Amino acid sequence: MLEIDKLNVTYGDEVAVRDVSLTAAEGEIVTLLGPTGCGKTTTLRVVAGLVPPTSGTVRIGGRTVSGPSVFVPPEQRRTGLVFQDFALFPHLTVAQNVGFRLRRSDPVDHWLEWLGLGAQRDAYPEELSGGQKQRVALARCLAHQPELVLLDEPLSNLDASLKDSLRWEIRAALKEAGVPAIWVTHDQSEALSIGDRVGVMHDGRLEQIAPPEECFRDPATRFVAEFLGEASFLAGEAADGTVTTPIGQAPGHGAMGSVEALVRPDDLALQAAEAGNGVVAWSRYEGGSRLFGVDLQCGARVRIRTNHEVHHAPGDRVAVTIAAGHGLALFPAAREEDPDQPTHAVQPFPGSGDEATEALTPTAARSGG
Ligand SMILES: Nc1ncnc2c1ncn2[C@@H]1O[C@H](COP(=O)(O)OP(=O)(O)OP(=O)(O)O)[C@@H](O)[C@H]1O
Repeated sequence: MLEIDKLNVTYGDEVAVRDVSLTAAEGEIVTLLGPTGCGKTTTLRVVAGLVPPTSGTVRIGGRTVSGPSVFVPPEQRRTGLVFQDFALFPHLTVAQNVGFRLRRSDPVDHWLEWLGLGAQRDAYPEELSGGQKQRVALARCLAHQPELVLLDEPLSNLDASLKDSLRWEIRAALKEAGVPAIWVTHDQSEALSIGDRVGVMHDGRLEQIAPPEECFRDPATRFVAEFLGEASFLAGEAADGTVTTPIGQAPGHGAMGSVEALVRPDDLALQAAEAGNGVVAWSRYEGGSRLFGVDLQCGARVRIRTNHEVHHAPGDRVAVTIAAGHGLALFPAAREEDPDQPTHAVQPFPGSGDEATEALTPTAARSGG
């Protein structure tokens, strides 16, 4: 088990990690997600013993490895590290890499077979594909029977097609080993699909740590809402578990009174309607689905995902309704006079060309509808 308690790290004047506490239970995979520079790698490096904390405690398997007047060096922490650049010894074969400094060969054989590397055991790293190299790195890590596995962007040097399959193989191998793991990534789909729990970091803080479904559906903060998936917001009034928005009512939870309701593209439905409440601004074909940007009469622009066979052209009038099968997450409406509460800006949508970038205040949104 890993326990991090009130961890702070500063580099000179720069605060990289602020008061982070988290745990990873036996066999649990915790993914740490966040934008570049948010402190994920620093947190991982502190746990590995590669960076000293400014304050706070790290315990692995109940033993304090970093804390006030305690510092256990990295090689005595029984942590296994998997890096994005594989870090294999080029002059050793696959089996020699995996068994490096091990007395017994059975864990080597076990993990080579388990990870489908039996046929490559006498090959050298340069003869392997990127995916095979990362499997060897993982086999080496697990063959040493670590108490904790730390993975730093393990898939970021691999092709997109390989990333998807290898993430499941790594997850299955970690589950087979039954060790806790911290997996750092900036890829939200990787974090949400692999993690038993996801920790979302922002500016050195852990803003939320929870099962992926909970982070996605009930984000603790507006940052988490916007960072995980595509988020649009509708101004509304909430009371007694129901939010009333310009496009209808829905169950809601979180803030009360004047709120902004989080709606994701699959929480909304649209259909052609001459007197509808919205106009299609853009449409994007995604293969199995189609994504629309729709300007609502109330002033908000929302994104709506439909089946790929649905067609609406920019300029088409449509009726937009709330179709969520769950309660909407509600955030206090941003007040224009409060400089610490940013008004919500519609996020630009990469590649759509004519996306809205204007700020939509709740006031503006309400006055329009
Ligand atoms: N060795 C260092 N010396 C000084 N500042 C550092 C050092 N390492 C990291 N930082 C700073 O600490 C902050 C957190 O960095 P960190 O690498 O932990 O973030 P990250 O979330 O892992 O980002 P990325 O995804 O880009 O790796 C950043 O502002 C970074 O510039």
